[in-house]
Amino acid sequence: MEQSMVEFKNVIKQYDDAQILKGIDMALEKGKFYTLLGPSGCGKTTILRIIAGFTNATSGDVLFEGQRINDLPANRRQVNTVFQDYALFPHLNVFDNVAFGLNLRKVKKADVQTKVIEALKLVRLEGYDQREISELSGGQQQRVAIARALANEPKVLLLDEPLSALDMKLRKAMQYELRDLQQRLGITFLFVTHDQEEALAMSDEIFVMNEGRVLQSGTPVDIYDEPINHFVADFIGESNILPGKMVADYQVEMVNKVFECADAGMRPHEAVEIVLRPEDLDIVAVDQGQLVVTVDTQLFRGDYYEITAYDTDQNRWLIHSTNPAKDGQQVGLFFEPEDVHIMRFGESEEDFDARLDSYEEEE
Ligand SMILES: Nc1ncnc2c1ncn2[C@@H]1O[C@H](COP(=O)(O)OP(=O)(O)OP(=O)(O)O)[C@@H](O)[C@H]1O
Repeated sequence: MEQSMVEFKNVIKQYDDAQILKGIDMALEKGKFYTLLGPSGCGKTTILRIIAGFTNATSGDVLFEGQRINDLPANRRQVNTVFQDYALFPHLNVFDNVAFGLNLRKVKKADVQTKVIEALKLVRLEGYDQREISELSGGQQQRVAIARALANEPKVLLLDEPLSALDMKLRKAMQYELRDLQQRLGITFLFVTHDQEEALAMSDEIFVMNEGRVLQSGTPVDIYDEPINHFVADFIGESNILPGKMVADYQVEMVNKVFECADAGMRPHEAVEIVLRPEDLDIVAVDQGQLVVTVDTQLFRGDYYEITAYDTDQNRWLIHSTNPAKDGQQVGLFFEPEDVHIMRFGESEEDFDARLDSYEEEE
């Protein structure tokens, strides 16, 4: 296996009484786009600060290309950070902002010139080098911040919620640009966000965090289709999460009926949670569905109807149906067994991975 660019081994961060990171293990490979995703305060920024060298891990190992860097000063790490508020120098023009780190490192003047122009070109700001920061839009300022980080030719770029100050349209455009930039440069990006859509759209791999732990890591598709627990299912996209009980491998009981499902490896009678995505559900005639539900509300969303309904156990269902329904109407709810996913209470990421591997062996 190729050596990781950055690796965390059981990294713990403690501030006084509070444990902010509770044993983080992660490996970032060269040339991939990674995202740390989780609610405010879960420890995302702390991870970036430890990689950048702005703060130290209380215990555990931080490796960069296989070398332990726990005690390496920030200015000797081949890492740069793009901050949420850009942190540009308002009294310097665009050129001098981008040149800042290079001048600090006493790079030759001619080389500074070439590197700054090159970095501005990467973020599509050629010709802007003599502008004042105050003459730029928010999106352009963010690009200057990215150019400033890239001018130092880091091996890893850390991005701490870099798009959160931008309006929705610009934010979407910058998502494409950042993804494109990462692919052109082929360096490792570690991006922090609490926006799940942004994480799904941009990443090769996502680390879903909560309260100082990584709950699940994987590709956007893996995490969306196979959430490990209630928190991940709820945080990533919209879900229907219902209580249930395993009957046997690939069979689960919910709403007093037995259904086929996508998962095995649990004990019979084990209490589980069942997750079904709204887009995997459809409204059909009462006798053609697996369950009968009563429609509560309906909204037309352009390419689907967003319907809420209740089953006989009073579970609320969110349905993205291609077929319309009427308020108060009894309808059938249709879904395929492969879309019925089971989550085990308190399962660790290792046990979850082992369980998924065991299905693949069976197949
Ligand atoms: N210097 C510090 N001293 C004490 N506690 C701190 C310090 N820095 C951060 N924390 C605490 O650590 C926790 C994690 O903070 P962190 O900034 O890593 O979270 P985050 O996931 O990046 O959140 P956000 O999305 O709000 O930026 C928070 O509860 C924060 O209050």
